[in-house]
Amino acid sequence: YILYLAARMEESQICSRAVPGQTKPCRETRDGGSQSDSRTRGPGPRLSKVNLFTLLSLWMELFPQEEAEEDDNDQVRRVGLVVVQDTKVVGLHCSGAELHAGQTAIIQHGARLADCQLFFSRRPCATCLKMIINAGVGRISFWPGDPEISMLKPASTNHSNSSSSPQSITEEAALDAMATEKLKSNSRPHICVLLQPLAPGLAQFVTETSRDCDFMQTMADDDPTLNTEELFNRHLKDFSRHFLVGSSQQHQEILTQMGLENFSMEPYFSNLRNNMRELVEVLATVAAGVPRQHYGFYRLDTLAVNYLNDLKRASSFACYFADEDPKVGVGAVIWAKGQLAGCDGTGCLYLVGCGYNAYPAGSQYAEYPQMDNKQEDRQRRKYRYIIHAEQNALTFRTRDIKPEESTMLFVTKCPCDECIPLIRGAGITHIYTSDQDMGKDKTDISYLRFSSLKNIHKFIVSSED
Ligand SMILES: O=c1ccn([C@H]2C[C@H](O)[C@@H](COP(=O)(O)OP(=O)(O)OP(=O)(O)O)O2)c(=O)[nH]1
Repeated sequence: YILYLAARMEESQICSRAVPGQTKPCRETRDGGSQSDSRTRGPGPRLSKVNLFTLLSLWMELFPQEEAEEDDNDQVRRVGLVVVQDTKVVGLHCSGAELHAGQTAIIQHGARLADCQLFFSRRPCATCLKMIINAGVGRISFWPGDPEISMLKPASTNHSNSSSSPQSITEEAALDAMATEKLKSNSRPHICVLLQPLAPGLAQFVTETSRDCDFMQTMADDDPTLNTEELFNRHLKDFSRHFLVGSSQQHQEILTQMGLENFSMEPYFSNLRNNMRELVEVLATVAAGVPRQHYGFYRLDTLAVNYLNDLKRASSFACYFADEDPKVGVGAVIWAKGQLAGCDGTGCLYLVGCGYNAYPAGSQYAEYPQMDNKQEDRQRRKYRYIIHAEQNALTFRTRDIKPEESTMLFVTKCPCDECIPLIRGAGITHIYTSDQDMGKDKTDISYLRFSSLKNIHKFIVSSED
């Protein structure tokens, strides 16, 4: 899912804050992104990085757990967290059995967090926030729904009860809200809500290129009994229940309790709810693309089998979401299986890096050739300039690849001959990919070496069927 979304970013306003009272977000920092330079514009509307990281945090909240699923009566809600450094994702975390996502980030990144921005799927609790502030994190953003210490309990056990009153906020939640506010007002880092309206046309674009289009058609071909519209609606309902506060009144009360009174007033409240609803719709659209349980995440024992089935769809979606390469979007994610399980909600799996194909960091739009191999003048072809998805994932990885651990590369297109030695040299042990272009030689880019690659486990999904 990182791939689906990451390959499509708009001119980014990473530090734009959705501040009530300002019609336009204030731009504070120039986006120095390498993989999607802010000056790069491909065709069509794109997802902003702020929204991308927000969506990824929501997605991480859904990471399947080894233990029993979340207990609705537990007041501490599971949280997803995306750690971003210089506009690159350096950590994907979620709450586990013992540790909250924020605590996991502290354990895994330590003082390196000082250079990072954190995107939470809920406002983190005071226990996490104090450590994060202490680590010197520069900016903390959270999804403005129900916080980590739920304010909807115990009244929300009945989800249809839309008129839950504020007295449903427990003492625990009220104390946490007060402590969080105090930490927020005394702290140096910005703690804020970063949401941006979808770029004009993006919602329609997502609908047209996925729900209503050949992407969903592919799924329907695979399983003629599948009702894709029904599937989307089911996801939308699940996600709305999970990420949106049922009634406006309840939502306004929660915002007020969280010290976000401004957001609870009109017209800001309606705008906020609308932005949240739109993003949840995008999420549901992507989720509907993988109609399996666990929203595309798999536990290690079933990882290989299930991921293979979904890679085909991943690659077709990546194409729709092509960004810098005018023709094809490729995404790569590297996960490793660590020795120790249990710290993170992701179990023993941890993110090593992710990336997609793009022109070199900091380049201007159209600075480099964009033509493909149909262009007779080889000087005008793109291949000598584009950094491949695997190359970006390896270059901007956040951890070392350890020989004693299994390290899995997921890439939506067969790795080319330029990438194979890099993948082998880096110590990747498993490759999950598609057979797209496998065995082809296109002069400036070829895919011959993958087939004879030895000592790496290969899992290949056919792009044909
Ligand atoms: O291992 C790889 C191989 C390629 N790419 C990217 C680089 C480039 O942006 C694009 C090249 O795709 P392709 O080989 O399909 O060439 P094309 O010219 O875009 O399309 P085609 O020749 O299939 O019409 O894919 C990767 O990210 N990783």
